[in-house]
Amino acid sequence: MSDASYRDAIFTTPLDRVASFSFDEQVVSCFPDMLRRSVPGYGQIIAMLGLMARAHLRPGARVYDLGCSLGAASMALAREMAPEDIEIEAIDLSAPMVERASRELAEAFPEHRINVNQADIRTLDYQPAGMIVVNFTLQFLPPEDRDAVIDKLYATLEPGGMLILSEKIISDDPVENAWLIERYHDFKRANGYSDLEISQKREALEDVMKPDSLNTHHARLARAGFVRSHTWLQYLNFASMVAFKAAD
Ligand SMILES: Nc1ncnc2c1ncn2[C@@H]1O[C@H](C[S@+](CC[C@H]([NH3+])C(=O)[O-])CC(=O)[O-])[C@@H](O)[C@H]1O
Ligand SMILES: O=C(O)C(=O)Cc1ccccc1
Repeated sequence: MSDASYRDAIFTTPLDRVASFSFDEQVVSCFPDMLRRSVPGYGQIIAMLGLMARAHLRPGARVYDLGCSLGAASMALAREMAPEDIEIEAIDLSAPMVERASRELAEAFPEHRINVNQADIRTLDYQPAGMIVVNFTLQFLPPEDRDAVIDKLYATLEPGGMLILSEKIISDDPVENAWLIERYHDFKRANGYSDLEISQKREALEDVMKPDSLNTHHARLARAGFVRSHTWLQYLNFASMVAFKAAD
């Protein structure tokens, strides 16, 4: 597959039947543009990851990038950390994502220890890590699988370890929720998506992405054992949280 990157035009024409969204070749070919135009705060979140690693990571520690897609989070981490100070394990379930991420990461950071593997984050055999990044991935798991994954991530982190969890969110308050979604659609329109694209994408995501509220996320993190968690960024109905394991 080529490394060319295209404008996201997946839902521009009317479809008789909108298929469930999936991370296939067509999505891979326009993915950076799709994220830039449809995830408020995406660039800001990616830009902070390296700084968070610098602030909290023990030199040489392992970092997981779970649901790495094209490796944007791993790139940001490698950019800020010397090769001897970090070992990155980037994981994704989608074969075309993994194929392209491993090629691009190896090309951009030949000195760094970065492994890209195709795996399911629900069944992965995790090795101890100092930091775990789950950037807009937990939202694609069936809700009933999410507690067990967060429990596994907690067990994987070393004492003092840090989890960064970014997600599309809903609000428990229906009026706030409706307002956030309306302004999110304005955000997409301002970024060049038509009403048809917005509604067909919404339909395609309905069965495969069921966002939780921030309250649900923080309760899940506390239940798993994280000693503290907070929301460090929210932009409309997208948010990023950080959670810490006690230092012992
Ligand atoms: N069970 C699973 N196991 C592994 N990967 C999975 C699973 N389910 C879905 N994925 C993968 O999770 C990724 C979600 S995108 C992450 C963006 C990236 N983090 C970024 O910072 O650029 C977010 C979005 O598209 O909104 C896709 O690549 C899926 O293949
Ligand atoms: O576009 C949307 O409606 C989103 O919620 C963001 C998104 C971005 C990339 C893949 C799936 C969802």
